[in-house]
Amino acid sequence: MAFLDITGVSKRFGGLMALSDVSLQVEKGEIFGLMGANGAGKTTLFSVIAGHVAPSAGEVVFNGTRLTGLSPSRICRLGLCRTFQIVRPFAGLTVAENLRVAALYGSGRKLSAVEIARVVDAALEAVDLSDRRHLDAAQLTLSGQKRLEIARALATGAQLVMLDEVMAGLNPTEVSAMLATLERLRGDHRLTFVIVEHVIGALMTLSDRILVLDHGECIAFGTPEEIGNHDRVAEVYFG
Ligand SMILES: Nc1ncnc2c1ncn2[C@@H]1O[C@H](COP(=O)(O)OP(=O)(O)OP(=O)(O)O)[C@@H](O)[C@H]1O
Repeated sequence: MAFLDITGVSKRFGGLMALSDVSLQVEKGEIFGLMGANGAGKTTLFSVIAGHVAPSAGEVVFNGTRLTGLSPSRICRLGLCRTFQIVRPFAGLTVAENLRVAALYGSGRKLSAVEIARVVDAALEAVDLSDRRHLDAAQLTLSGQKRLEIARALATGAQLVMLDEVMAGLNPTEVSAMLATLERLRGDHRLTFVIVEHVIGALMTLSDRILVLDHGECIAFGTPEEIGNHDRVAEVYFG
């Protein structure tokens, strides 16, 4: 069975089908891209997987455990964590304190001060924020805040991280640095990613495989090259 196995997931909001019978499998160590225009259903799919939204039909299995019906905190403690499009660090807490909260939340048990410090240090180093650990999180640049979002996911002990537009608003230099960080996290930390990204060049560079949603339906699936040559995708994106 795949690391993350999504079968026939649908989500209805009143008269709107935000997701229609979506299935996908993500393998361990993979970077899986989700593409789609505004309103295609990408964030809704993240919310269903992370337990923030109950699906109308279908099921999600992570690492052999059925997630449907479990709370977001339980899902997080199983090793699956999401970041949000709009970054929301705890302002008034330092970067390191934000990570301490994440470590405690993710473990679900009382950690010793030494254990917490180890988790926090590792997360800071993984995203190159060690030198900003004492800064108020609100004072980080946007790029720094996006990195903190990823570090918070790591500090929970996540094995699979869903990244919602982690490149949005970054300049080209910051995008390149973020690409390198994510590749390193996959390689050195054996993390698995599902990424939603409107910076298409970055999505194409990073992803092993891409699924394209349009109005909640899966319209294409394949390697970045296959998606780049897909007629229906070109039609949806470029008219
Ligand atoms: N809680 C909700 N109640 C009602 N409709 C919703 C809700 N959440 C999302 N929708 C609708 O579901 C559809 C899919 O939204 P979603 O946010 O998943 O799209 P998206 O692909 O993430 O878009 P974007 O790229 O703009 O973030 C949209 O039409 C949206 O308005």
